[in-house]
Amino acid sequence: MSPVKDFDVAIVGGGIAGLTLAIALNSRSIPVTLYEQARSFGEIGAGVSFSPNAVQAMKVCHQGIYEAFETVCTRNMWPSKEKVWFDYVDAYSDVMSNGVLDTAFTISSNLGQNGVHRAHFLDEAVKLIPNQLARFGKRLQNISEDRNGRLVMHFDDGTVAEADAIIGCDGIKSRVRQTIVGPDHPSARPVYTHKYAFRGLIPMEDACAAVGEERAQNACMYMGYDKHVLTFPVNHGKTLNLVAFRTTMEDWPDAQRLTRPGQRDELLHEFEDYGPAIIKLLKLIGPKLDVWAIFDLGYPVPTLYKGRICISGDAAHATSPHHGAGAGFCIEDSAMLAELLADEQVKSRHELEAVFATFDAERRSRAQWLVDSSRWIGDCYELRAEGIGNDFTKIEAEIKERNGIIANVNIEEMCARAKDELRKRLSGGRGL
Ligand SMILES: Cc1cc2nc3c(=O)[nH]c(=O)nc-3n(C[C@H](O)[C@H](O)[C@H](O)COP(=O)(O)OP(=O)(O)OC[C@H]3O[C@@H](n4cnc5c(N)ncnc54)[C@H](O)[C@@H]3O)c2cc1C
Repeated sequence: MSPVKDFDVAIVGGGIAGLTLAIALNSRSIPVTLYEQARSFGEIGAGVSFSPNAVQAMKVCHQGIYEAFETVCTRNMWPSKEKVWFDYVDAYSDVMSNGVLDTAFTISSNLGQNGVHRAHFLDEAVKLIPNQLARFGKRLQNISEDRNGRLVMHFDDGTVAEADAIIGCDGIKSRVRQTIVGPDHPSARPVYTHKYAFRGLIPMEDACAAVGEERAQNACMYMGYDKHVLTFPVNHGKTLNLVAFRTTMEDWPDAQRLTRPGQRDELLHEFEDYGPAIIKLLKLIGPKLDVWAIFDLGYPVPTLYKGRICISGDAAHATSPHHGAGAGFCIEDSAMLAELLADEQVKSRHELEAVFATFDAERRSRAQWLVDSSRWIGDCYELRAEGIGNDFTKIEAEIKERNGIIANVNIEEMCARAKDELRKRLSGGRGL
């Protein structure tokens, strides 16, 4: 355990990025307070899956996060599909074997598919930090610095709080990012990817009746022109998580609101050319649902920090969800920030800028690659990527190569390398 530090850290935002970072810092005896605008920690009732890099990062943050994940994690339900990430299916194919749509190709990973119900994962993770560490109902408006060099957070309830460092984990519309890059910089605002998604949870029994047990109980991606549907089991196999994506040329009506109310009939109309089994599945979603605009940080942030203010998670690199890796990268960020801040050479506020400069140097290009690659791979799933089209062999190759970049990493080594870089900076070998 590192000695108590002569500085304190404020985290703004209590989603996956903020919460995992708070747990990781607290467990390393780094004084930390988390400020969240909502009245409590909360996640939506949808699924999220984690790739092997994310699971490694959980362990670096805190073994308890990994255990929380294991407690709520649902894998493919068939032992023969243990290592399968997704079976990819041609949504228009009527080639069936034993009443199940044939697989076009399969993508595997050493951990297969790991789906968790977001709210359940969060409920488990929250148990790892003391209540008094979080302050709720605190919506950050802006940041100033007082005469003693303390950073002052101004919240919209009129209150203020101080810290030596502020880490913005405040999501895609991050206020902290705006503070760093300036409100008029193009990266201050997220960009519409011209895709939107319908999300639903379906009782597994009904899903099996629609598409058969093999498809419902194991992760599956149904590829179509300008659209795709993905499903994987969550809630220990009792529920099927479904996300149906659509590409559009139209703009999203209101960039302030990333969801709009939708109807199942709209979904059924947009996917009416899909095969009958998939249509049956879509009909199982409730009549009213939310439509999610897929925004990302398509205009890259030029830096992840300014002085002792830094951004992490979606605030730094919000991505479209097509690699299923955005949350995993949030946890990678938390692991690295925690390891850097815990370094024994980081003792006082004077070393904090070097920590954030190192984080920026080590994380920004990997994170930005994910944003770009996710857009590309989403188009591959929708048979519309340039030079790839509907050639399944090429699509498979693209997914394998890119998933490898995401998953075939050693997070402990990544953090160790970053610490070496930090020490070089601190010893004057690298400028800020
Ligand atoms: C449809 C979809 C599917 C996805 N599927 C996957 C997947 O399978 N696997 C995966 O790894 N990733 C997935 N992702 C990405 C993943 O959901 C995100 O990367 C991750 O949840 C971001 O976490 P975060 O903590 O950075 O941000 P958020 O979850 O957005 O949390 C930000 C927090 O900050 C708070 N906040 C915001 N502003 C302020 C303020 N001014 N003051 C105080 N608090 C504030 C918010 O209330 C919120 O609690 C998916 C995303 C989408 C849209």
